[in-house]
Amino acid sequence: MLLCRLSSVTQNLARWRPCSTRRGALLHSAISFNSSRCQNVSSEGTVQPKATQGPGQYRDSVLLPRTEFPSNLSGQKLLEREMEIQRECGFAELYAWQRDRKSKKEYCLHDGPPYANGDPHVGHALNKILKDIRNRFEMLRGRHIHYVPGWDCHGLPIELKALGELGTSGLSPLQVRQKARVFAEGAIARQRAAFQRWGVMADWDNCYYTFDGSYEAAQLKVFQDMHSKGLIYQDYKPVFWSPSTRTALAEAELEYNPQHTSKAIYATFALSTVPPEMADIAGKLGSISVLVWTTQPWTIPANQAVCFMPNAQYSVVKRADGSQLLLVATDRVASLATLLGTELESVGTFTGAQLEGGVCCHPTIPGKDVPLLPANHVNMGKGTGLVHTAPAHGMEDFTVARHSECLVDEDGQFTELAGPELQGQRVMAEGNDTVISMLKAAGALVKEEACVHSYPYDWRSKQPVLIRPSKQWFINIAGLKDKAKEALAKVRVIPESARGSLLAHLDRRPYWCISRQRSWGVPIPVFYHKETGEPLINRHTVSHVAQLFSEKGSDCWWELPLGSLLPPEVLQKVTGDLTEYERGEDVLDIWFDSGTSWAAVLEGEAQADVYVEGKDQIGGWFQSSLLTSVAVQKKAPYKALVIHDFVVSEKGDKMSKSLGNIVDPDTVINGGEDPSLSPPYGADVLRWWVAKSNVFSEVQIGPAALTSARDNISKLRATLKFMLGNLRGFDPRTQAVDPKEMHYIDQYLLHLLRNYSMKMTDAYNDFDAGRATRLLQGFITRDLSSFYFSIIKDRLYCDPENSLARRSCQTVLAEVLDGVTRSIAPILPHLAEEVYIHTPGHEGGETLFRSGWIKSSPVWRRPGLEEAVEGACAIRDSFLSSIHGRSAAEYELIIEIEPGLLFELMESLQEEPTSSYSQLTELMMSSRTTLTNALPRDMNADALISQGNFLINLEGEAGVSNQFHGGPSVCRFLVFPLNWFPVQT
Ligand SMILES: Nc1ncnc2c1ncn2[C@@H]1O[C@H](COP(=O)(O)OP(=O)(O)OP(=O)(O)O)[C@@H](O)[C@H]1O
Repeated sequence: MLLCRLSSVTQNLARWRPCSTRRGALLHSAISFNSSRCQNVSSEGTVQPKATQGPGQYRDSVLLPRTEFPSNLSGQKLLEREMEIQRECGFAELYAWQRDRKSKKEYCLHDGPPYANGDPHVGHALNKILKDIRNRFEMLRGRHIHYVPGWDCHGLPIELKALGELGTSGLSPLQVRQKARVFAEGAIARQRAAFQRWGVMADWDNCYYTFDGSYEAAQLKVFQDMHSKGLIYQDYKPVFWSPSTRTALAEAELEYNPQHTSKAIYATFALSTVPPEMADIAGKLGSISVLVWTTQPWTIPANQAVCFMPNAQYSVVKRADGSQLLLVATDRVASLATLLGTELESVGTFTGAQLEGGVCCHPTIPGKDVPLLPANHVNMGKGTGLVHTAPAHGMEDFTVARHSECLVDEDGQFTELAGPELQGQRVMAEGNDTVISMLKAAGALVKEEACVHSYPYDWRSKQPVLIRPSKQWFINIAGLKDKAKEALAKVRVIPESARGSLLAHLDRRPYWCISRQRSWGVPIPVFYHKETGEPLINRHTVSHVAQLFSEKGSDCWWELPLGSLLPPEVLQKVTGDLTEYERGEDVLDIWFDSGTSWAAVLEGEAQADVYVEGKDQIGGWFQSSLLTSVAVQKKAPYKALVIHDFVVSEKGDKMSKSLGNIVDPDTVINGGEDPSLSPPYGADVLRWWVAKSNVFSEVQIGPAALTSARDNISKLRATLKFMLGNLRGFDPRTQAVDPKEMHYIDQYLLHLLRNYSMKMTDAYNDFDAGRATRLLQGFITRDLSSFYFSIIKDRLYCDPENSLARRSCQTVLAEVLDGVTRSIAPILPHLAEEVYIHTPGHEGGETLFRSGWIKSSPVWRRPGLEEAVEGACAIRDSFLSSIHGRSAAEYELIIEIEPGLLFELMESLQEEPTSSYSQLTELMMSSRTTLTNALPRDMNADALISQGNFLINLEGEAGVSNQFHGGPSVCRFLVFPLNWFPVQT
């Protein structure tokens, strides 16, 4: 295989003949100029000759780089330039342009609608820019992008913000809605302007809004479909309820606070009817009490049962002082003994099934019987293994006993039904304490302790929620779960580790409560019989309402008389008076609004290539979209999910509009009040920060990250400027050199460029913009600045303008400039277009984004050449380090390689034994290089400056060794001062 590569190298060698004669002559006189060859490009991207005879001495004889492209832009100039580029390069029209062009393939990234409740923060910037990077990449590759940005416009938080101090008092639903709409429109306008400024490509005049009539109509069609399949139904059952906002909440609207502290209690329920198997013990030792544990003592008055696990083991235990006989799970005895500070002697053991038939007395409600019931949700990991069951306040409890009399009102206070002692007390505050006192008074309180545990809070009010029963509309998730899991199995999840959380969220929800008792939302299209409360809803009513919404918007639900809201088919059938009916007052959960966006926004098959959102959507939009789509179209609405982590505040909390702990992207871009503390960075720095961040773990933003992003871009600018400067006067359309005619080093660079392009494409494909930035930096630092640019300057500056050697190099520079610019364009669109404006070889008025992705050619691939150059580079690096930073041009170099493959490869870079202008000399940067496989005998060893020995492994790595090792690729170099002529050639 290596021989094959070698033959391709030597074949090319035969075709190429060095043509530089002038360079050889110039080389010795321009030593100080050459001394810059081993340095990187200066930050300005230019090289100034260090002529000892005075400045300008060589300026006329050398072709120095020149370009109008500014090396650095900062402050107001930078901001103006970005805005100018957005205008001149048609950022606003790009989306429409690409939709109109011919393209076979579409790429659909469906935008999750941000909430229209405030100004955007850098978390949103991260989300929107990540999406834009992908869209721009796909667009450059020729795909039609379908990306319609949207906004989530309804919901309580907007309603509350819009009403402010006013509250709802005295306002009609239409007045509330009017205020909420104005508020949402303001937030949308500000968010849209910000997204445009970040350079996000979209048709900003055609976005989707969940408060648009047409959107609402599409949503009602999904509602109708699910209702007709029996997946949406009305019921009276426990739901999460937020007393602070007086509404039902869905799982997706909860935030779990892991530091919530509850007053947990252990309480006894005395057995009034002892299970038959236990009668003996009770007869001999006295009355037995069932011990329960709860973190919510306020639910004790609503207790209806105590549950046991049928196949677990239970023990009757006696306290050391003989005061009590307690029934607990056998597994829990030891830890309970420690907790209660007493020995617990087992006096009898039973299976759970043997507890059946037992009945207890309610500890605070005299005369109330509490049966012992079997259940599967009993947790043996904590508590007593016997579960206090209050069906009104627990979803699992409700499945055991569907009793749902509610003792707690919408404000979270005990009602009259709870009895005079408790009535009017807040269950999460003084009501809880009163219940504990009542238990104490009844002799039923065994222990009280503080318990820190995870507890659900209202995502907006940040107050704890409770579970209470109410009449609501639900989606039957149990009926969808299996299909949803099947659909999810076909979805690519990035990162794959998030799949478990997606599945866990599906499992966690038995049902989804979709009705809200507010005004700012899409009305649930149901009419009720005033007397019986019977709902009137069918295919005709919902379609008719949907039609009205699409024509007039959903305000018409409140504006139109019932006779207009009901369709003719139904009106004809309504027996009796229409006034017997009333319209429903509930609106749909906003997660149902946004969860049906696939139906309102996606075209054709209504399945997007990808959804890209933050990890909060694992339990939110990703779920609601999946469930509604699976219900209606039996598939997920996305082929892939990309789930990024959060930008967090300095304290490590999620940055959030509602928490107000945000960094404003506007300040990042335009600068803050004190420019010395927060200078204007421009949009590309913000975008680079996003790309560079590891978005799959928590991300922070601060001066260090932004300064580093700015410095990265400055370095990139310098590299681009160097290339632009050296392309002055070069027209690739007429002056480009065929790769086969090029210098080997140039061919090698094309080979590297091809590898780079392919890796960049893969990185973007994998949604790994961070990898793309690292590849770019590696390429410009290692392959360009430190290597290629450092060796080509002689050719560029000293060879005749139109020489093959110089044109060969310029051809490569043009390709590299083009490749690098296109490769960074998805991340830095402003910079990419700016470079394109200065790049020679295309018509004025053309823009980079309208001219495609990197065009690398398969003929650039030269693995054999890679071996030769890398072998030579290993020698060069060692030579350069041996001269301790002095100019390589002050030295002559002898390279001795024993006959074999490595020698043949080196020969391909230098035909003559000794040369001042060979490609090997160019690479070594020495003034002259001799390649030999046997050192001359008459060598003047006194002049030797340094030497080194190598063992080069052509299969891969080049290792340097001080010892002369045996093996196939042994080589040695010797360094002599300039003008040392011992070698007879
Ligand atoms: N701090 C953050 N870091 C990263 N992404 C975020 C952050 N906050 C929100 N997002 C993402 O931005 C997108 C739009 O968010 P949306 O406006 O709905 O957020 P939100 O949670 O309602 O806003 P906020 O948290 O600011 O009140 C979603 O994909 C969401 O995951």
